Amino acid sequence: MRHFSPSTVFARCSVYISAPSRSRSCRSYVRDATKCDTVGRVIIYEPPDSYAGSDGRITFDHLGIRAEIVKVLNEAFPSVKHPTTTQQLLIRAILSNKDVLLKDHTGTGKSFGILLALLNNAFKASIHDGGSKSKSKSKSITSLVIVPHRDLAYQFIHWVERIHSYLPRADPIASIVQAVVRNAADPLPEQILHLKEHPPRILIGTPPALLDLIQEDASALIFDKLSTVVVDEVDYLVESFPRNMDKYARLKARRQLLKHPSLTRQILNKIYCINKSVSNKKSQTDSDPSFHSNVGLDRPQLIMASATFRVPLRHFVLVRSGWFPKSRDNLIRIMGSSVPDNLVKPSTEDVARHSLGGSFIQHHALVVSEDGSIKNITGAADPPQPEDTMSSDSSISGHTITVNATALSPPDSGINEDHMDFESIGDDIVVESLPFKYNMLEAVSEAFALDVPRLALLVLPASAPLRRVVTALCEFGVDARNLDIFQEEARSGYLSQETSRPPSDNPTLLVGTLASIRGLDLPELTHVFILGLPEDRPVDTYLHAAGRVGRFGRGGKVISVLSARHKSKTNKGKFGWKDEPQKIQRMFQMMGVKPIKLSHFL
Ligand SMILES: Nc1ncnc2c1ncn2[C@@H]1O[C@H](COP(=O)(O)OP(=O)(O)OP(=O)(O)O)[C@@H](O)[C@H]1O
Repeated sequence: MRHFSPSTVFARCSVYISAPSRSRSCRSYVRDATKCDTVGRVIIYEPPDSYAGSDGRITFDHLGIRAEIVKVLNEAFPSVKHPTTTQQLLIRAILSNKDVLLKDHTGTGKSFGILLALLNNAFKASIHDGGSKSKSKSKSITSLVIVPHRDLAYQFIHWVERIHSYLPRADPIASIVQAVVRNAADPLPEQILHLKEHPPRILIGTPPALLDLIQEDASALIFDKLSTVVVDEVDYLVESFPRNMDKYARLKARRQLLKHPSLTRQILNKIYCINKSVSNKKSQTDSDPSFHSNVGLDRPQLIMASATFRVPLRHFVLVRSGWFPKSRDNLIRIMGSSVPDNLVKPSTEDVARHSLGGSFIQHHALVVSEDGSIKNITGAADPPQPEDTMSSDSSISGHTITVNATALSPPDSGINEDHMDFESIGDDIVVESLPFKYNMLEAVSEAFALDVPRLALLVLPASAPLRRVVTALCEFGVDARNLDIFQEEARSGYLSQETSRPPSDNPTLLVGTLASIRGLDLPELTHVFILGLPEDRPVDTYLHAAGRVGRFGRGGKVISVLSARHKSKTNKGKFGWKDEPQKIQRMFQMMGVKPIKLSHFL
């Protein structure tokens, strides 16, 4: 088997430091970078030789991670030997107390890198305290991590648990990290009491739970003691407007936001003392130098990360939110490039090769007709030969996607408008008004049975009735389960497996929604099924769903299951044609993705 090394896969990152930031502190941060552009932005980062280990590659301890953590890291995570490029930049930035805006592909180790840096700081703080036992009363929460859903919070906890279990002399885990999520079995007053009596160094929480906590008892999370705030999956947690919105719509949306800011915005506004009426007046924020004065020097550093951290949101958080000091001296922007820097004019093939897991992921799209027949999308390329599958270019090179003319042409015949919104399954289960057709679930079951060796994930639209889908899939004989890492058993089962195990006689299909799969890392996962074309921000949503596989060279398949072109009711109550296959073709072209035939289907 070909040896895989993460640094060969991840494209180089660029660190952007805006012009005024060429201060002494930033120069020292980038002192080992070797190539800058004309305005002083570092475009190629090459650490000095002294940062390399005996094999000539950068090591975690040279980035500043404590020896005791580095020592056990590889035991806890056998595949983690060297930091990825993103982690090299990120960890050093966090340990140098910089603010960070980070955008890089899914599976480049962003969350893991953040966690390692926070863990490092937690250990440092614990040593400065003189040990947890003697001064437990003086301990406080110093790092706050805001994540979109509770499964991601538990994934962070799971990572710390694994590292902690190998540490010979460590404080109890609850004094290092805890999670707050809304949980009926653990009421808020009890969570608050526990946090106050045994505060962890790192608190990880979902926005609703954290806001409850802050509003219920401000002393449970003392902002003055915070040294780091992290917003993971920031584009999911902080809203922004598309650039092409017209002026009127933008004003309206802004007013709406003023009235109802997202929970994460409310939390950050509280931490960074932002006055609502001020922060939304652009003229004032831009012209009044005192505006940011409440963002003092000893404010907590702010780290924001996502694989899809688009320009409008970056603009909002930097220019309008008031969460960052106006002077950008302390800010590091890490933007993973989609192609290596040496490709001056990347071709579509180059982009495809270096994006979305590169050649490690195969993308498929199945089209399901009214009569239930399943076909590969028009223009899908033949699958690579088995001996080619591990070669770096095989799955994407040489194939060009062609949008089939018939898929684009107008309909020439009517279609039965009474399509199945009510379907009876077995004798007693009725799937009512699903946002997709019932035969699409049948197609998922079929492809799952034919292709999945052990573990797959089905991603549903955010509003889909999860339980009903799970029940329907079970009716087809699929071992379908609600994705719930919160359950202890699931945590150790799905999050832990690093080594490949033989195929199972009874593979499992985890079912989640677009809202609950963000950021999850399930090492055994080989297939992601996406039901329908995501309606809201389809490209970003596809990137996040697809990004659950192909992580760290593990490979994988992403299978979109779409209904064939059909008539459907529009928002205004009229009937129009819905053509998901055509839309996904366009989306694939935009992303430089080449769909490949799934062998079992025509
Ligand atoms: N340097 C490394 N080398 C090898 N594997 C790594 C490394 N860093 C992290 N991993 C593995 O990657 C997984 C975590 O990736 P992580 O979730 O941090 O990626 P991410 O960039 O945040 O992805 P996403 O954008 O989907 O949230 C962990 O399971 C860990 O084992």
